[in-house]
Amino acid sequence: MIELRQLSKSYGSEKAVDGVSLDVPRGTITAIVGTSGSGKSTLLRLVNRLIVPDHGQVVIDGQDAARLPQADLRRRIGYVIQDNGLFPHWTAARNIGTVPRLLGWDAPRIASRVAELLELLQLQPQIASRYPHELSGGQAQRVGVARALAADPDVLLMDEPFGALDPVVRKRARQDLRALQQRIGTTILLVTHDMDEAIGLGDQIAVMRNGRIEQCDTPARILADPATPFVRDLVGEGQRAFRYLSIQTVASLRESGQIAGTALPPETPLSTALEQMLWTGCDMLPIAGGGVIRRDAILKAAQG
Ligand SMILES: Nc1ncnc2c1ncn2[C@@H]1O[C@H](COP(=O)(O)OP(=O)(O)OP(=O)(O)O)[C@@H](O)[C@H]1O
Repeated sequence: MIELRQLSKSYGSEKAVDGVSLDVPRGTITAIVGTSGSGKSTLLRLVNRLIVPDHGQVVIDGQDAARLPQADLRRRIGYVIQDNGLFPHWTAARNIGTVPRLLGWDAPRIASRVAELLELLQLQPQIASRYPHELSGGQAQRVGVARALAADPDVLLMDEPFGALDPVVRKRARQDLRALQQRIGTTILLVTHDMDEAIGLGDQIAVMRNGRIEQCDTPARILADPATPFVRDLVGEGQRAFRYLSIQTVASLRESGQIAGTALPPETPLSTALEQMLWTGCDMLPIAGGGVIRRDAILKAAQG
């Protein structure tokens, strides 16, 4: 668990981060969204003490981060930045081994950790000896994540980690991150300016504006009940209904009944079910395990 308590940081007269408090529960993903200049990156750097706050505290599992030795912080907090920040003259393996080397691990231990991480991130072993310019955008991004995970941190900070990827690779990278996080259970604090990314990845979303958090809530609540006009604008009034349907599953609107056809898995998003109904012209589809989903019920949920 990470607790941010009344964190503030000013540059001259400008408050980049202004009294931010936020709880990031262990093993969850918190997405920080907001417009450019709202203080997202500064907030992330306050967490790993790349920047020292003017006021406030970061508490990691009950310990004040300000009192932790640098080496401890490096081990416990991984950091991934846009464009992955790989060292261009180092191979992927050497990049991944950066933190373990700083921590003084011996060579065989580093090599075995690098091999383990390449496998975890689904990278071929031959990637190890390549230089960053010899990697695709998606591979470089995964090497960046592997490097951040090298010392098995409790917390992963990610600043626009998919910013440099094209939309197709980006979508895949997002899904991979979700799966990876579920597997290893790391606590992730992720900055993005992409609301779809925040909705798709976040267990909770913190919306920042002018250095402050305007709302911190689950994606469903941010969509259903934006706390301020700014949050409402950011979510995009016109897209709210569709986004809402994309995070609710057919299981949530299951009704009793029977109908022939290929059953939808219960975790199918309502948006997918609706698309299928509109495409095929039917008004009801079966759900695997029993019951049906009705078009009217989906449309009613979208309006609500
Ligand atoms: N080192 C610095 N010196 C002076 N001002 C800074 C510094 N770092 C950030 N700022 C200012 O603090 C504010 C917040 O910046 P920050 O980079 O945290 O915003 P952001 O939300 O991450 O923006 P973006 O999405 O564009 O990256 C901005 O107005 C920025 O100009």
